[in-house]
Amino acid sequence: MSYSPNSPMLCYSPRVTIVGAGRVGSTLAQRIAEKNLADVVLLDIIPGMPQGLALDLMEARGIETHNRKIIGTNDYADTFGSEIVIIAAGTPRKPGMSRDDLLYTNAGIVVEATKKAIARSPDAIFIIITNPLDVMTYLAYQATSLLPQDPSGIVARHRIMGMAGVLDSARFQTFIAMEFGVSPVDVNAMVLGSHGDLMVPLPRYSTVNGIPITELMDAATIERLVERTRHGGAEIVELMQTGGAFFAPASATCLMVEAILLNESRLLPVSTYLQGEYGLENICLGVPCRLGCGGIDTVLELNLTDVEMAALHTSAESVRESIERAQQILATSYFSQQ
Ligand SMILES: NC(=O)c1ccc[n+]([C@@H]2O[C@H](COP(=O)([O-])OP(=O)(O)OC[C@H]3O[C@@H](n4cnc5c(N)ncnc54)[C@H](O)[C@@H]3O)[C@@H](O)[C@H]2O)c1
Ligand SMILES: O=C(O)C[C@H](O)C(=O)O
Repeated sequence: MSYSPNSPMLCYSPRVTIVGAGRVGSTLAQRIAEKNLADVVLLDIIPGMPQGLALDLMEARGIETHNRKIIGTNDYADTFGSEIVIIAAGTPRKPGMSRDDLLYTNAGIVVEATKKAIARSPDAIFIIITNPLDVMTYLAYQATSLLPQDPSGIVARHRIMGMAGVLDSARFQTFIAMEFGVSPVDVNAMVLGSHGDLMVPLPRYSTVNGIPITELMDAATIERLVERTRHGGAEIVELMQTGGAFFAPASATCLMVEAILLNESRLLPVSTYLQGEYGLENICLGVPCRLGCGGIDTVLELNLTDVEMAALHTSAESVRESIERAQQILATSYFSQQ
């Protein structure tokens, strides 16, 4: 069979770039390719490492029955024309550290990666994974110049988002399912706010087959599950001792990628730039968003109680302080000269 130059091009393949081919990045590459969602470009600074991972994933294709291309590279030129760019580059925390302890190492990495990636893929939708998540999502906005000087001005916020709420909600879902003895598939859970100890799990909006957990469990049990969710990342870091979670984070990001590439209109908690919603502006924070082929098309404002709203604002305050620290770090670092 030969290609005729007069045939219509019906064979378009979307392309997803993942910057950072470590544990999260490489697992995500596997998920995207093996779900047959897109071709994947895996980029890392370590010479040979993304190339080796890509070849390994390519050699699994016949067994996994797909024909997606996986390219490993150290060169941003290879990422050109990506529909989605995912930033998973940077250091994970060690036991005893908070995610904010990663500010110093990861701020410059995320800014540099975002600038280099958007130069090759000017229309891409960005999903940030690197921690501290909400701060890094904000810095990515700034790095793309999509963030206007006037915080209430028109902003292309649909194109940059952070992954955390899907993961935190999946953890809450898991703990509810384990406690109640049902499949996690029957549980819907909702976690808003920052990806940190001040995240805001919402029991009122978490259900077992439509039944709010507040009708199924006592307050002390719910509080125990909420606390475990808040420390879900740290629990794994303490157990593994050598880095953080990566299977569930890769699954959570893949769900977002799928929602975008397949235009699924999924309602998911996503870190986005707020412009007055929930009484907050000029900050990135996790709230329910509708995700489709253009990225975020709607930010949903829930009718929160005073207690829930206060918790969301406390969470936002901690992110705001970390954004200020990140700005100081960047202003005095090598990256300010780039
Ligand atoms: N948002 C979330 O829910 C969530 C979940 C899991 C992990 N994370 C974060 O994601 C990040 C990655 O985690 P991991 O477990 O994959 O770490 P990892 O150490 O396994 O991988 C990080 C990779 O980034 C690469 N890297 C470093 N600087 C780079 C640069 N300038 N350009 C390109 N690549 C670069 C490293 O070489 C390494 O391969 C960490 O910050 C972690 O805390 C966030
Ligand atoms: O906890 C971490 O440091 C990694 C990630 O943010 C997670 O929640 O698993």
